[in-house]
Amino acid sequence: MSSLWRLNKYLYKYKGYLLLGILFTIISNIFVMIPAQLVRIAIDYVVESFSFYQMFEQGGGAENIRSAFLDFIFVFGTLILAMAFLRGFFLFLIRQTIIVMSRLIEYDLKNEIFEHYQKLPLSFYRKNSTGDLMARITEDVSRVRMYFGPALMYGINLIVLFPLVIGYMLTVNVPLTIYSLLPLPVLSISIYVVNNMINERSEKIQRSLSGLSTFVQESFSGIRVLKAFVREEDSSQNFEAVSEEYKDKSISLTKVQSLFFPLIMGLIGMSTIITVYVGGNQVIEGAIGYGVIAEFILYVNMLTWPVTSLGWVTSIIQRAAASQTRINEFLDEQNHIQSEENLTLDIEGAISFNHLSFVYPDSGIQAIKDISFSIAPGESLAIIGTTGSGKSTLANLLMRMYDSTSGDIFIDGKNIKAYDISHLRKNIGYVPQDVFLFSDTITNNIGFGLDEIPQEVVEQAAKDADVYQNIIDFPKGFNTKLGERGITLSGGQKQRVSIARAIAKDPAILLLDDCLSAVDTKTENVILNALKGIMEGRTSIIISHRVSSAKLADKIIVLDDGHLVEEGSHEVLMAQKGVYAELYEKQTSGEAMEE
Ligand SMILES: Nc1ncnc2c1ncn2[C@@H]1O[C@H](COP(=O)(O)OP(=O)(O)OP(=O)(O)O)[C@@H](O)[C@H]1O
Repeated sequence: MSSLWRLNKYLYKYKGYLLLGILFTIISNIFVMIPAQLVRIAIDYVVESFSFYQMFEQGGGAENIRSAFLDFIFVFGTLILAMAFLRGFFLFLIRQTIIVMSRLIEYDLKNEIFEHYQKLPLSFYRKNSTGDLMARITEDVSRVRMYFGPALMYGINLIVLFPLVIGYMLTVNVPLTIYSLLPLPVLSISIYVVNNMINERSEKIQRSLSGLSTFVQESFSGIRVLKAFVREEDSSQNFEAVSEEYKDKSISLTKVQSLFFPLIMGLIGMSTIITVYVGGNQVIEGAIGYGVIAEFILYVNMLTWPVTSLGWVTSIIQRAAASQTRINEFLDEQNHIQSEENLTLDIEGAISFNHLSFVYPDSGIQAIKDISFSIAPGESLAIIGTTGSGKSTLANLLMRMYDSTSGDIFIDGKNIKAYDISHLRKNIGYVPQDVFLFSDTITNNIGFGLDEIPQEVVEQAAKDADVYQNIIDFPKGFNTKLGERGITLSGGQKQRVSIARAIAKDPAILLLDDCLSAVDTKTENVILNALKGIMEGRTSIIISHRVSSAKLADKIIVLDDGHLVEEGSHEVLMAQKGVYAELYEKQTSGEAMEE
């Protein structure tokens, strides 16, 4: 429950809606109370006038009484109708305030969570699955909205209506009030229990439905493999099995749902019978008029829905509190990667790593072990090493996706921790190992790092990344959409678009993380030669496990299991006949064999 306190700021923000909602609830309930009293007065009047009528029927003058009686009934009928209209109008206004408020809070909360997600470091995304992140911003927020919307609306109604109706009933007749309200607590508790059963089963259905859709999605996206291996029949059988599970769960939910209305009806019926019985006895004793029975039946009916909603509201609040606890867990996550001085100096590109070590916090793997080296502005450096030697980790540290465990990185003589993080990242053109392009046009993908996207910059970047010709060969050229509903680029084309995206922002430092692995060595050479012009005048770091990418670099460092084992130019390292020379021999002779 306490998790929901955090959201009070939103209630404060939308206090206007809330206060109006409360006011409208009070007014609408007054229009519920008055008709019941009108019914009592009308019935008592009817009973009285009927006895008068019988008296006058024998003595004459009955006609006058009859017409006065009809006029009276007509006025009462009209009044009751008018009250019903007014109540309807205020019910409309309650929804226009409280439910609208809940939608506004839902919108704000989603934005708050998304904004917070964006601020969190890469390690957060490693720890939590995408499905979990999505569930908290969608399903959990929806449950919290139910608390601000229906739960609050019925809750306020309950708080207003109960004292109003029960207080009034007690002033009319205490024993009748107690007897007629007896079944209501049972109703509330039963609804709570049934509702929890419904929620539990609905959640199971939800899980089974997501299993079903994952299965269907995978079958269709893997349809080529499915057909090629002639597994259609097998796949249909599996679908039937998953589908059957869904069906069984749905039927079990229907069973519980079927209990819901008979239960309400039964308990209301019980209240009515008790009211008629106890009230009837009192009428016989002459303690009350007939009208009171009718009035009390109306009150009991009036209280039924709020009492029913009490069980429902309690379970909504419980679910909302559980959801908010999950949301708070993420909102409380802090990003420890902060800038110390927010420097936004122009960056020239001198980089030095000073006794750098790094242990991944989640896995405890020491990926970098006491590494020191430096690059002059405008120089190019190749980082070579086998799989898992720590190359990408160095890139992550330079981008401040993680902070080193010990040792420092300096850019232009200043510790990278001093730079404003956005400024630092804007100055690095990063080409990640796993290419990721958005489902958008090629122009927007290449211009992704720019606030404004000049077409000539995009085209020049495409030329420099040697993908221009491919793009203009598409019917829609640079406006070609990529992704699910668009065109699928080949692996090599994707990598080149990704390179174009990095160079389009004209960065001081270019960081290519093994991005040429999907292309053959020939294309790799073509791209690297095209990049030569781009690399001139800016510091470039080329990470690769292939020596062919390293040849062009001014300087090469070789990593092995997190250690820097060799450093120098291609010629120097070849002459050393160490790890690099061995790797070179192995890779070039491998290529010769392939040919
Ligand atoms: N996010 C992470 N959390 C925990 N451990 C990681 C993480 N990323 C990498 N590692 C580990 O750190 C070590 C170095 O990984 P890194 O990705 O830097 O290697 P790499 O040299 O780039 O390899 P490759 O050429 O295969 O990309 C590996 O042992 C890897 O398992």
